[in-house]
Amino acid sequence: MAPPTSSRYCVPDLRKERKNCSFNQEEITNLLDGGPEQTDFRRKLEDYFLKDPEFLDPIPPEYLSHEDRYANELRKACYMIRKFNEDEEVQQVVGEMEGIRRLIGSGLGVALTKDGNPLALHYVMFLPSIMGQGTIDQQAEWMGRAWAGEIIGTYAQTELGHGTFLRGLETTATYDPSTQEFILNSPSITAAKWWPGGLGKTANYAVVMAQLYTKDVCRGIHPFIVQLRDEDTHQSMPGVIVGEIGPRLGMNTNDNGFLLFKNYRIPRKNMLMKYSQVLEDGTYVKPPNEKLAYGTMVFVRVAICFDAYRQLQRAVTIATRYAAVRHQSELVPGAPEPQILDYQTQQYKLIPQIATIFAIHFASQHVWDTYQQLTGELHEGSVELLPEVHALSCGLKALSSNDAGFGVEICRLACGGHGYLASSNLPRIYTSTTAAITYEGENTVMWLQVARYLVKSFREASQGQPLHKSVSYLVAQPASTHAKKDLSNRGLVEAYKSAVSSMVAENAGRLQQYCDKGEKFEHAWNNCSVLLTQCAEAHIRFFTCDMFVHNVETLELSDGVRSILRRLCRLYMIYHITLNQGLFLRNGALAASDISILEGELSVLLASLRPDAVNLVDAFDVHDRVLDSTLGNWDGNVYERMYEEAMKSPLNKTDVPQAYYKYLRPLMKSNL
Ligand SMILES: CCCCCCCCCCCCCCCCCC(=O)SCCNC(=O)CCNC(=O)[C@H](O)C(C)(C)COP(=O)(O)OP(=O)(O)OC[C@H]1O[C@@H](n2cnc3c(N)ncnc32)[C@H](O)[C@@H]1OP(=O)(O)O
Ligand SMILES: Cc1cc2nc3c(=O)[nH]c(=O)nc-3n(C[C@H](O)[C@H](O)[C@H](O)COP(=O)(O)OP(=O)(O)OC[C@H]3O[C@@H](n4cnc5c(N)ncnc54)[C@H](O)[C@@H]3O)c2cc1C
Repeated sequence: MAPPTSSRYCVPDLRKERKNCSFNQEEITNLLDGGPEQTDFRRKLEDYFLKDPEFLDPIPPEYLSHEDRYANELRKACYMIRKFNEDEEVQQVVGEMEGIRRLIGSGLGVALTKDGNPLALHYVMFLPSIMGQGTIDQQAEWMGRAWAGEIIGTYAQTELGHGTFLRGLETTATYDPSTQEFILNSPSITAAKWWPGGLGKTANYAVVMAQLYTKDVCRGIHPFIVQLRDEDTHQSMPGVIVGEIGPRLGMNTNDNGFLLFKNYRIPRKNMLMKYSQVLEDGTYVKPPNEKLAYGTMVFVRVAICFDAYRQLQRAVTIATRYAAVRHQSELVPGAPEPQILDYQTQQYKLIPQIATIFAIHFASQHVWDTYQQLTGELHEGSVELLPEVHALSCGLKALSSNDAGFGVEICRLACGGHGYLASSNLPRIYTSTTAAITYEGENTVMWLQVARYLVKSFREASQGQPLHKSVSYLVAQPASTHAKKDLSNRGLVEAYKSAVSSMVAENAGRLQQYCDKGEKFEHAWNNCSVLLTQCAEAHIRFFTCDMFVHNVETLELSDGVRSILRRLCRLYMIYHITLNQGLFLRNGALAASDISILEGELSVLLASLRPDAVNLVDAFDVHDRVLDSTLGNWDGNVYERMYEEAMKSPLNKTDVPQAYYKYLRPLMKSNL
């Protein structure tokens, strides 16, 4: 969408909001897109795809059957890819690979296929698995056909019995040197693969994670490329049982599936062998680090962080514009009803969500850069950065999906009753966002991985060993309870450091005490695990604050943009500090009087940011079609649009529905 111009129509409330913007909106748009060229690229992509009538949904998906919804989204998903592969114009405009990545992983992709793209897993996990886990030869064999869409794959790891505990997976791949094949089996019902997106009816291939057996020894889980359906008839292969798992809370057109194997044979070359290998005679060659088999998950966890804040961007854009258009109650008796955005409580719901978007953006960018560095180093044979990237990607995946999931729900609630309507699009944004709390590693489990890293790093620090960058602050930093506190942004980051390092020290100590009393480490760990997850969350919150402050202070920005980002950054920190004040009070990182000052400042910040709330969400530059909401369009024409959408209900096709004659009338007239 082009930047808003004063000549474009919008309702008077929004016109008023847009009159005095204190900062350069395009600069913010470019910052979040990754530069002006990227903004240009995104707008071209949006323009090109959204003007195509094939992507319109004449009937809202809610009125379609389960089967028709799937068929409709599959139609659009395939059309999208065909457009890429066949249309020279689009390839010139956006470039093939980068364009597809942008399409699937962006708001645009979400707008084109509304309730889950059946091809998403093909691009998000199947292709990255081949790239990340396959040898050069395997990439040459599979990538071309997969990119062209000749074969469609998914990532089949989770089973009915185990999603989290990967070492517990039951599917087996047993090597038979006499035929140089692996034999795949699902030894029980709990071994059935369960959940993979696109597995039900769309994919004809999958990367299957299975326990590898060679020479009668189990070597742990490894990735295999497995053909599931005939390439011509799409019938499932003999020995493969595959289907869809049924309706979900959301993402209902992703055809999440189940899969079982009965003595199903695949060639040796189908094991992805970049890191571990099985030689012709069955000899197993170990990887440099056995967790490299989990590499695709690390990549997707980082991608999810970006997706999380983009979902929140949609929700907060809808809710903020609506809050500027909606008038309710009286602030002053007898005065006109104010915009609900003028209520401080409403600002407290929405403006911290706006700040969160920047916080997650800067932190995700850092984790992505570190991930890229790791990828480069892996090529050189070094796994040194792996634990740092694993902990950061687990932690930020958990924090971003949690914050975005709850943030979207706050936005939905902030729209009152109308936020409950499907046509607001907030329910669908919520169900897609909240799914990320579970998939790609359930968040509690992710926090526990971070905690494991924190405790280990703390112990290493105590022994004088050097630490990775993100945890280097764990080297003890006792807070002075008497000194006057520095409450600047930097000062608050220091307070965070001090509070979190004390918390980690205390709980590492608690863990040790349990062990000293004779408890086995694993039981001691379980006894401390609530507190350990809290340490992990506090550590990652500190990390996002640190990244936010660092970027606001070091990026090249105009004065207006720096000023608004500084205030958002401050609001973000104060919001979380006041919500978790016990953490800061108990080690003396902040005093009660400091918290009181910060609480006062929170009100001042909300009032100072209120006039730019709509301008900020406008700067996110989310296309109306990507918002797909009766409440959030740029023009603010909320009520007419809601009425129009209601008219699309099939129940409104006739004045009196058939069900009246069948059920209601006999009841109502039964006494006649
Ligand atoms: C191309 C387009 C891109 C566009 C993107 C667009 C994005 C939008 C996305 C929307 C689309 C929808 C997609 C939906 C995708 C969902 C797919 C799935 O859920 S798939 C299914 C997802 N499923 C899950 O995520 C399952 C979650 N579960 C797990 O990952 C594992 O079971 C575990 C990590 C919890 C434990 O593993 P376990 O083997 O028991 O290990 P221990 O605990 O015993 O720790 C031993 C040591 O290993 C270490 N270490 C561990 N992992 C790693 C690692 N990765 N690395 C390095 N190290 C690692 C650990 O730190 C420890 O170190 P130390 O302390 O000894 O030094
Ligand atoms: C929409 C969606 C899409 C998905 N797509 C795919 C896909 O494409 N491919 C695929 O392979 N999988 C997919 N999954 C599966 C997903 O990755 C798993 O559901 C997820 O990893 C969680 O595993 P689980 O379901 O076994 O939960 P469980 O591990 O059974 O979790 C249940 C509860 O137990 C707790 N718990 C479990 N272990 C521990 C522990 N060690 N310590 C403390 N608490 C613990 C959890 O915190 C949680 O509260 C998808 C799931 C969803 C919802």
